[in-house]
Amino acid sequence: MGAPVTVRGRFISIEGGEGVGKSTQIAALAAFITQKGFEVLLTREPGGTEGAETIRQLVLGGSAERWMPRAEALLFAAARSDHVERLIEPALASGKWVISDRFIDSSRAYQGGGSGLSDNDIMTLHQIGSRGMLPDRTLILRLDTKEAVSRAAARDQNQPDRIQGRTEIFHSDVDMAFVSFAEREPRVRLVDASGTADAVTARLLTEISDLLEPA
Ligand SMILES: Nc1ncnc2c1ncn2[C@@H]1O[C@H](COP(=O)(O)OP(=O)(O)OP(=O)(O)O)[C@@H](O)[C@H]1O
Ligand SMILES: Cc1cn([C@H]2C[C@H](O)[C@@H](COP(=O)(O)O)O2)c(=O)[nH]c1=O
Repeated sequence: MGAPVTVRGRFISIEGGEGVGKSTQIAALAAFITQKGFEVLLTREPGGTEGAETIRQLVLGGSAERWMPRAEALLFAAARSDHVERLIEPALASGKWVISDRFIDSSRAYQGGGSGLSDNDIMTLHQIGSRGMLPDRTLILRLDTKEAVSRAAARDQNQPDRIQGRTEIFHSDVDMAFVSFAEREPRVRLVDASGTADAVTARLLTEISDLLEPA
């Protein structure tokens, strides 16, 4: 009799602009997947490991001018490298599902679409840092900007971090970049984030139903 086979877990990233409801929905998705009998690891970017959480403070704190776009992209890629190698890969290898609040598509949308770096440069950094690892499914929550800003402002009492506080044009470019990924890449799905939290969860579950089926 051979050794027991551990089936690799699934990797889902949740993306979108500020305040669209990612954290709220991740908790609901995790509860559903756990109920289906899978072990789920919840994590976030930038962050998830001690080193990456330290980079999070560096890159999201301080003045708006603290980092130029290329340095910012390198910091996100370094945080992601540690996150993938120390947390995400081992969890998937042990059969856990991993749900990450943001992943590589945030770098492509914010440092690419928003700050003007090329997708090629960002993916090159990702190849070096994380061997180009991509999620099995990426769910992008989309919400009218005014509603998202008002949700985030109510939650943060108008204390945005150095990226959240950027111009409306920046955030609109980020949103357009997210949409363009979904148009080109089947793993990426756009999900309407308006309405009640339960209604949004139902839409998200539709987009991962194939992953929950037995192989
Ligand atoms: N469907 C919803 N309807 C109304 N309010 C919501 C809904 N979903 C989340 N919220 C509220 O909106 C705020 C932002 O939600 P949440 O923190 O989940 O968003 P987020 O995308 O993780 O934000 P950020 O990117 O800034 O971390 C929270 O106060 C949350 O309770
Ligand atoms: C991973 C990643 C994140 N960002 C930005 C997006 C947000 O403004 C913050 C993270 O804050 P949140 O409240 O945890 O959503 O960081 C980015 O610009 N590039 C990235 O790769």
